[in-house]
Amino acid sequence: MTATLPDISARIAQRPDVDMVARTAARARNEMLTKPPGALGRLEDLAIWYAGWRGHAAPRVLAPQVIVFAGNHGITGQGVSAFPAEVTAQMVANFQQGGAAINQLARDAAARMDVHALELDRPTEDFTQGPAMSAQDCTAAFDTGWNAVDVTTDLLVVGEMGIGNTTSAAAIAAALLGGSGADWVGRGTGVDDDGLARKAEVVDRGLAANPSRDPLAVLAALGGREIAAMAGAIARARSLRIPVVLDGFICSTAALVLHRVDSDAVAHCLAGHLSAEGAHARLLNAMGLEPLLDLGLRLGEGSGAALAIHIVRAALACHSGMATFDEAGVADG
Ligand SMILES: Cc1cc2ncn([C@H]3O[C@H](COP(=O)(O)O)[C@@H](O)[C@H]3O)c2cc1C
Ligand SMILES: O=C(O)c1cccnc1
Repeated sequence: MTATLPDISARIAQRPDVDMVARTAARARNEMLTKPPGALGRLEDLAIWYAGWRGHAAPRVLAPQVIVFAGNHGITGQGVSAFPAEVTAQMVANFQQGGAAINQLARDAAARMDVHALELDRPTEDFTQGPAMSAQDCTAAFDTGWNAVDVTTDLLVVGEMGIGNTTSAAAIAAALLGGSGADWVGRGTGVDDDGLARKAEVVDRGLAANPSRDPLAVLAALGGREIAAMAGAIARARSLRIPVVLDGFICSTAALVLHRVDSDAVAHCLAGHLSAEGAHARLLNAMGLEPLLDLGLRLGEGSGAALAIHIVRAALACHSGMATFDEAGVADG
């Protein structure tokens, strides 16, 4: 049987809700902890959010997983990146040898890290000429992401590597949120003004060549395998009630596809950071997400999200480890 995009829809629909009992218990616990109400700011919201998804009033982050997906893009032939397409495969080797930024950040966050290279010797088609991927290719990439999630993990970071993919991400954002290429492209790996204008024009041609605005059709037409795989992993995490930390601009477009299928499909996601890629803030805003960190990163690979693991873990260390007013014999005002 030929795989079709409805196969993806069916899996996105496997969506357990947040555990309201655990969330309510976590909120009650938060109110009893030895601190003035609200004094831990967003850490408190983070802990309650996480507790609801994990179904436990006082959980910890013990087994985070970072997954990096890599794919090659046909549009690199249009001169949309400051780096050549071969860098994708070279960086995959670097990930495997432990030499990339994400290797250090994953290790520093005590996270397991997995790398999935998706058919690097078969780049997607140039989307200015028609769809980047067939429904079957897109579904296969989504499956790779779906199957890459460790069912025992308790916090998932998805990241990507794919020269040219800021152009693909901008095209997805434009198709799903409106506007033209110029509204969504950024400098990616560092293209100059000519490169930026070329990216905008490539996105505009991609939008014209691929008229469907159905979210999953957009994913196939303008996405890349690594973007479809991130969408698959995010959806799988939801089916397992595993909270997800989103990374930068590219990762956020994978979440946006799910959000456009059903806005609740990314309720288990949190924005790890705000990328320096200019349109990221608007993208997060469209999903109602507020980034945790703002460090001027513009790397991808899951780097900003991996940094945010520390914050989520710290939030749960306080929430689950602190004494209550009663336990500590502190007057609660
Ligand atoms: C050495 C190197 C390592 C990277 N790690 C992530 N990216 C990032 O840059 C790429 C997107 O930018 P553009 O659309 O301009 O090609 C993606 O691979 C992304 O993950 C890298 C890029 C390079 C060059
Ligand atoms: O925000 C990102 O994901 C990003 C930005 C620039 C280059 N690569 C990734």
